[in-house]
Amino acid sequence: NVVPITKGQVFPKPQMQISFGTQNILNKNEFRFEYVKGSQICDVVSIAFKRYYKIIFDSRLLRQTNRIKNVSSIKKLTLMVHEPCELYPNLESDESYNLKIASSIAYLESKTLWGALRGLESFSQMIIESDDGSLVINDTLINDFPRFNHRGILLDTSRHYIRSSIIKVHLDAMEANKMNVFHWHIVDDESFPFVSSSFPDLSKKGAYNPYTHVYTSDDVKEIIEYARLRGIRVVSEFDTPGHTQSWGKSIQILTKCYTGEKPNGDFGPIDPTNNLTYSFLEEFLTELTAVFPDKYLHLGGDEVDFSCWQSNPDIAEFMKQKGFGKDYSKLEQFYMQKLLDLINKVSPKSGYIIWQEVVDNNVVVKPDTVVEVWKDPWPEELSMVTKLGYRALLSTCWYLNYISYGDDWKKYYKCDPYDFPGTDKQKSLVIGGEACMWGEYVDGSNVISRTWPRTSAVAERLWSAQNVTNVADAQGRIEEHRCRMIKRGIKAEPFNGSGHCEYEVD
Ligand SMILES: CC(=O)N[C@H]1NC[C@H](CO)[C@H](O)[C@@H]1O
Repeated sequence: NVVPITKGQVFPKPQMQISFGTQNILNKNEFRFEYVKGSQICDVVSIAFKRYYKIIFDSRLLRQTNRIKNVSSIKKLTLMVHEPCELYPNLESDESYNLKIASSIAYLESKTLWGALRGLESFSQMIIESDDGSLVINDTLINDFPRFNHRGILLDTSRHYIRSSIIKVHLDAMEANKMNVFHWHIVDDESFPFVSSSFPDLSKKGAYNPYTHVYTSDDVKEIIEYARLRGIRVVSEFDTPGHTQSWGKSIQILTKCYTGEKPNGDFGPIDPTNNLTYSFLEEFLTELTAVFPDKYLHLGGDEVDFSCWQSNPDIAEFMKQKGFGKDYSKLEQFYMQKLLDLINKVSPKSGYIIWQEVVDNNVVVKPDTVVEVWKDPWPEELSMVTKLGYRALLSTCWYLNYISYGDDWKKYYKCDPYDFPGTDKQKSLVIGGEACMWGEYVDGSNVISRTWPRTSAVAERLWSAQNVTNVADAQGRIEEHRCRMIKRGIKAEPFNGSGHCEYEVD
């Protein structure tokens, strides 16, 4: 008759749980997952049952000896999913769950199948291996749900190519950290590894190597499915009008830069005055909204350098005709408006995320646009963006591509997306945040260890309640969590000066 704590929002080891102190043992040969009568039966969950069975009873490592006697043993975890199955998670998906472990009963209940995945992750984390190798779990009661619905990580696969197999390890790590958005910054100035069916030359001419350093449509489909099975959305970013040098290798839509009267051979951002730009974008966007099932596309809009536009006489003429004077942010606004109109035309159901410069440069975007804040001072920026009524994501504190010596995770942990001046209404427009791992200095050789477990601090900030801020407490749990990731084959780096894991990397 213990009254459950209704505010339990915890990660990774639910600390708002009530532990009764009784231990239950789990036996590999007797344990199974089972739906209760009346539960929805969803493929994602049934597949997760198998995945978590392996994670829990990982035979590669398990020394299970079960010398502990006369304690109750848990023979199954029963699951109740209330709402009908759905194909993909979305921004509104409910990820709450309740988990009850009480003397040989383990019961998990959730509204949606996505909440069931989060509950299975917590269940797997509650199981500890006693020193004789037995697997035990304490009696406990957990009511848990995320504070923010958008808990993402950006991976840049353009500055350096990252093989699909490594991206899947990232998705495994995201699942272990209850993160739910993979922001795939797939192309940029340096390379175009996305194989487009409508414009194959984009990767043929824009990839580092068109045979080995690309993501074919099968690769993309596999990554989207791998993410879906873990309750992770894939939000792809095709950043324009800046960051498009690799696009210009195959299609003449970039601005010719001039020195004096002559083109100087350099190219700048996409040319907003060239009609080819919009006919290309219309066809390309049609493909993208078909390839990526998520409602949201990230359209970029960051770091648009106006100097090339300013050097080009045809653009100067266009500016004059349009009465933009010398205000090149008006040209950026013209481009973004046409881009967003195109999106609405090819896929009215689509939403979009943009970097903050679009709004900083007074581009008027659709009211349901999500603005990603990445520059300092971010509290002022969040205030401004939410005052305009846009929803917002915070990334500024979490540019994990910047590294330093020592335990930098604490500063990530201390950054709270609500720490800006604003009304409750404005705060409610902050839908979450993203850790960013830009690719200038990472590739498959180091992206996992550089990202994890530092990102676990971001994951906890975005999942747990605002009052879960005790760094010392978090340190212990994230240390444990790092070793858990190591055990799962995710080579998360050590981050606290000293220590060890039961299972070191082999
Ligand atoms: C939105 C954004 O961050 N744009 C650029 N800013 C600097 C980053 C490296 O820290 C990347 O180069 C990124 O492309």
